[in-house]
Amino acid sequence: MPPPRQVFVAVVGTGGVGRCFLAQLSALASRLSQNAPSPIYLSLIFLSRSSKALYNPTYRSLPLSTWESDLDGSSQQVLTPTQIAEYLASAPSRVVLVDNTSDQALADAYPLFLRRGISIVTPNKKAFSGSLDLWRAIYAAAANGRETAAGGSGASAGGGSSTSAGSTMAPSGPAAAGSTGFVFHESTVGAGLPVLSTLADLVDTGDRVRRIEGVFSGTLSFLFNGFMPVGGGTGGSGGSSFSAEVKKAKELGYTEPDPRDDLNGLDVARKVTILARLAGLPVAAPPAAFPVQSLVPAELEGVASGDEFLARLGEFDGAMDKVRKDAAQKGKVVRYVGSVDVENNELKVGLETFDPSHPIAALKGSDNVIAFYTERYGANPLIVQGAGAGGEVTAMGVTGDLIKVLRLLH
Ligand SMILES: NC(=O)C1=CN([C@@H]2O[C@H](COP(=O)(O)OP(=O)(O)OC[C@H]3O[C@@H](n4cnc5c(N)ncnc54)[C@H](OP(=O)(O)O)[C@@H]3O)[C@@H](O)[C@H]2O)C=CC1
Ligand SMILES: N[C@@H](CC=O)C(=O)O
Ligand code: NA
Repeated sequence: MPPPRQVFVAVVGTGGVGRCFLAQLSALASRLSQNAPSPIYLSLIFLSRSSKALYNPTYRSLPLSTWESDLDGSSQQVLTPTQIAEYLASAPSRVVLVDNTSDQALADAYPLFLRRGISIVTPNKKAFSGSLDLWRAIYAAAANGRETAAGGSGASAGGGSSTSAGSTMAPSGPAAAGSTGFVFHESTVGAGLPVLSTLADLVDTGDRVRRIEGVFSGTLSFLFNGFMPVGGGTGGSGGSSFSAEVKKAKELGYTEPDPRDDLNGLDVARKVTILARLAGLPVAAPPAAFPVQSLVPAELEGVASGDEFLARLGEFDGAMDKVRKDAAQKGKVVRYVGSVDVENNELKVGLETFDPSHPIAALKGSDNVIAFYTERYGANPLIVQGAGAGGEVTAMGVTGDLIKVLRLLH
């Protein structure tokens, strides 16, 4: 019988996504431990949120059933990303770091983690949509990171010879040494929907991606589906107020920690940047790199907190009412969309109007829809659609990525 295999898991962030991930991890650990004839033992050895941390010098497994009270009661020092890397790199088995935060400092440390042999799975968009240098450093360090046009190989955008960094194909470069970490971030676009894996498959199998377009924000989809539902009438007063929909989206766990990051278009801009880079375009960080339409009233851009922003948003409902009314008078609805024109190297993010019969107008809830126009698929794009935000569906993408890493490690 083969020897039992152990993999250590470190989790940072226990918010909406983090807590769902921990529940999914618990179920996965239990299933894998019964995996006859070769069980895998997943052990949680590090858990933290912004003000609390749990770990121990002997890498003893932390109980998943009592993580919340254990973490609340902990008086251990919160570690910096460098200290976390140091702690995890000395562990006696392979380690997967699960970053369920939107923290930039942790994202900046991904190359360090990967070089120290620690794999990363994450829904955090910061590492993949910020500076191109960070993107390149991550994929240069990762065991499954291969050269992309965005990484500097010079392959033509969308061309058959470019490769995708989201791929799970045989590693090259540092991968060959087998001691660097793997990186997966499916939930950075479309939450758990298979968006990055689909793009990777298209590119890796030699298709030519021409254009990617759709609705990429669960929050903005939910907002406009409720604020301006199809059938709302030509007066455009069929839905509830804009600020009320934003508050609901926050309560449902769809928004970023600060909802301004959704309403200013930056979250969508980050997602289209990630798709563009994986399709081979060396796109610089938004919003400087391409036009991004913000829905945040100028007066609220600088308020101190997301809570204050939400409390005052209702004062500005009139502006969005006008947008709704203008569209309704033309028999249209408004939706917030994004696109990557791979062939012409053009990215766009903002409001557009649609006929009520258009599939984008008919979306429900927090649904995303992502259409891949490629050489093989011709005029009828490959479409991925479903919930694009929420703790459970986002955690599902993270857990799926963890399973991919486990397959690669063993
Ligand atoms: N919610 C969704 O539908 C989706 C979310 N995502 C991404 O998932 C990530 C998490 O989102 P979500 O769970 O909704 O966010 P939350 O705000 O609910 O949770 C964030 C968590 O990260 C912790 N945290 C923040 N900074 C640090 C830090 N420096 N060190 C340690 N912990 C930190 C917070 O700590 P504390 O609890 O102490 O405040 C909190 O536990 C984000 O990157 C988001 O963009 C991606 C797709 C969909
Ligand atoms: N705030 C984001 C969460 C997922 O990325 C969204 O609403 O889409
Ligand atoms: Na996804």
